[in-house]
Amino acid sequence: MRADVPFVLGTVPMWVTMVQLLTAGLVGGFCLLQWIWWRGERRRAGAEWALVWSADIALLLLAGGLFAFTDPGPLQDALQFAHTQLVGAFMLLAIPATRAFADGPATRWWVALSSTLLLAGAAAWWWHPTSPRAGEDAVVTSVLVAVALISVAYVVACIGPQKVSRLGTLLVLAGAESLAMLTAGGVVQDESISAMLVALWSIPLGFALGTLALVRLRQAQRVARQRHLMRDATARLANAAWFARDADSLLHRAREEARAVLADPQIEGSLRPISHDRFVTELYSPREHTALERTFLVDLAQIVSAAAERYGLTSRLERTAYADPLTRLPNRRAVDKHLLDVLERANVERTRVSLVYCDLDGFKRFNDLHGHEGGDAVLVRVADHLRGLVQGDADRFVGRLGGDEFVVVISRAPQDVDLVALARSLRDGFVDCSVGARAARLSVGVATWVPGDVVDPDALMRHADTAMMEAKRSRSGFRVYDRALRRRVDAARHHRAALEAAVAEDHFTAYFQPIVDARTLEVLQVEALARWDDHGQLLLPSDWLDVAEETGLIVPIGASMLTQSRRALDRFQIPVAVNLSARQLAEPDALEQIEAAWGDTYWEHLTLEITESALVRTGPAVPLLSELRARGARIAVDDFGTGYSSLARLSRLPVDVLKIDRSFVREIGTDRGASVVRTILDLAAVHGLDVVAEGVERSSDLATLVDLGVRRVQGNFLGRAAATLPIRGPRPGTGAWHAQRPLRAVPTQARGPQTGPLTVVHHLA
Ligand SMILES: Nc1nc2c(ncn2[C@@H]2O[C@H](COP(=O)(O)OP(=O)(O)OP(=O)(O)O)[C@@H](O)[C@H]2O)c(=O)[nH]1
Repeated sequence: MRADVPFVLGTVPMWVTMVQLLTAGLVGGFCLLQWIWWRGERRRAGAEWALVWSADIALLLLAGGLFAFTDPGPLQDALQFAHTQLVGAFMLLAIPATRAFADGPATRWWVALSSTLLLAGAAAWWWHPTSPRAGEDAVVTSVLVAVALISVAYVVACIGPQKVSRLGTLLVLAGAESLAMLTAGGVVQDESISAMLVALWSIPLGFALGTLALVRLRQAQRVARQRHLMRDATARLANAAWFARDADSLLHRAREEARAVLADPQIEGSLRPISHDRFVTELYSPREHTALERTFLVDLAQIVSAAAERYGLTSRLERTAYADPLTRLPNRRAVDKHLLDVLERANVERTRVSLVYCDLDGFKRFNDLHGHEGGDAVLVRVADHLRGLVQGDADRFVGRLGGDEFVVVISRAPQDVDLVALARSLRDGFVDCSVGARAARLSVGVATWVPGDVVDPDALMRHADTAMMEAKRSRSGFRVYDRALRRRVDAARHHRAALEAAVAEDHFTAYFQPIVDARTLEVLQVEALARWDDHGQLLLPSDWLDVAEETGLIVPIGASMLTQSRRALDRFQIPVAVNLSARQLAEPDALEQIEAAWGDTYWEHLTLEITESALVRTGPAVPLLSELRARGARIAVDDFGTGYSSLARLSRLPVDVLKIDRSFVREIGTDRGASVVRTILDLAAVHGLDVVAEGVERSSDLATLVDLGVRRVQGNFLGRAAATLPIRGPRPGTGAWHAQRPLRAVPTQARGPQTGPLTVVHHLA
């Protein structure tokens, strides 16, 4: 009976059944774990077939174990049948599993043949349903043997020509052992031994497959850990790429990361430019690496290449952002940055830093004369000149601030005498006569930061600029910002602030100086003179006029004088003369401002005095003066004779009065002084202008002026400027005052040579 039915389950000791069930549980549980662990992921074919194979073994052992607990009958038959089929399936599965492990020949025909045989065996069992042991007959046995032979043949064909790994060897040996036990179970005559062998034959292969799965699990864990490390290293390098400044240091970092993660100290790296701003990076090692590791190295290399390209682009952008396109010198931003760096370093090293500020004189005019291109050419020559001066000296840095302004920053600056020599050589070294007749010159200012000063690049720049401005103003060509200049600048700043406050608080008062008839000494007119009431001290225009002109504060001061003069007209009932500055004339809405200050009536009692130099400078103001004149105001040329107005131009200017400057009146006793006054009188006669002599201080001067034919005079001898005037006539506010207005025009002979005394026709006179 045993010889006919070699693979049937038989009666075995309880411990064998326990071993069967325990192993079934172990292998089955392990399969379940693997399945749960893999869920949703694709695994290698070998691992998947190994799982199916293990599941088959677990079921096989389970069927065998349960068999021991059943009595003969349909259930036992079913278990027997299942066991037989699972044995068949085990044989069959050996074919695709071996192929998956060993990559052998195609399995299609092998599987078809084995499957057909197994189906035939199952059919044989089916056709003998009445016999409970029908499946155990020789047909089934033959089928199983045949399928086993086919599987063994495939395995031999598959792994025969190959070098088998240690795990593969373990599997082959375990498979051979299992097959040997199964074969022995069919051959051994002793029924109990045979049953034990049939019960336990699949255990060696089950354990081998379990070992294989465990090894795979460890491998997968190692790979997962390595992936994790690689991901971290890649992220670290990507972050570092944002902070690194150059590609070489980043490449070094990438190499260190790769060496640490792959535990390969032989890894090296290279970074090569392949075109403009394009790079290729390689990380390589003589050691063989897995595909995953190679991908990791490529990822690191790509980060380095991308960063190198970005650095190249950024540095190009920075070069553009920090360079002046015309002269290719560092621009203002670069100078600011450099100056701050240098000052901070000097603060630590306790060294001096000097800033040399250079500005072309009259460059605007140069541009106007020679065009922008001519101007550009000069700027480039200045840049070359300065560049030549600092070449090879690491402590000197030259830059262009903009327009015609250049600076040289000198770290570890020398002593003041050397700085003066440097400033002088900068000034004298650049005399550009290449375009036009007038040479372009540089004005140079030098300021120095010394240890202990506050680190303030703006202040240093301001001081150097101030020194340069002073050099320009004084026409000395160069100037060092020293204590004296600092004191002057501070004083000027305070003065300016006080002037601003005085204007805001309306501390300017009009004082009136009479202009009288030289013969009768009758007051014909008064001139409003501005006085600054500086906390009880009266300041004359000579104390503040320059600052007021420079700051533009002369505009509100002038407007205030007009307003006060208008009030004085009402109060004193006498024509007034008011000074008008060039700045006022240059205001875009000058006419509106004058109207707002004066009002729109009594223009005929207003004389506007403009200095000769202002008149020359403000040629475009001629239409404005004509407009004012059309309203009835008279225009007087103040300080006449001191400017350079061409006498021929006088006839074309809208002028009514010439005021002879006090310098000529002072010299009236001399032949030269008398002849100048005579010339002015002749000129005025030719052009039909009135004449007023200013600055009459002595009676002899008055007598001479009268002799020369001057009809109107003004000066301290004839009346000092005062806030009020002893004027004849009613006081404002009395009933008669309004009734008697307005004054009639003065003078009565507005044009033509002065043949008779000019008279003020005053209603009350
Ligand atoms: N050709 C040229 N001119 C420029 C450039 N940048 C600015 N400018 C002109 O340079 C002139 C600078 O004038 P300023 O320095 O203010 O005046 P300036 O005539 O030199 O007067 P001072 O400095 O008081 O002597 C302006 O007219 C600008 O229009 C440039 O790149 N090329």
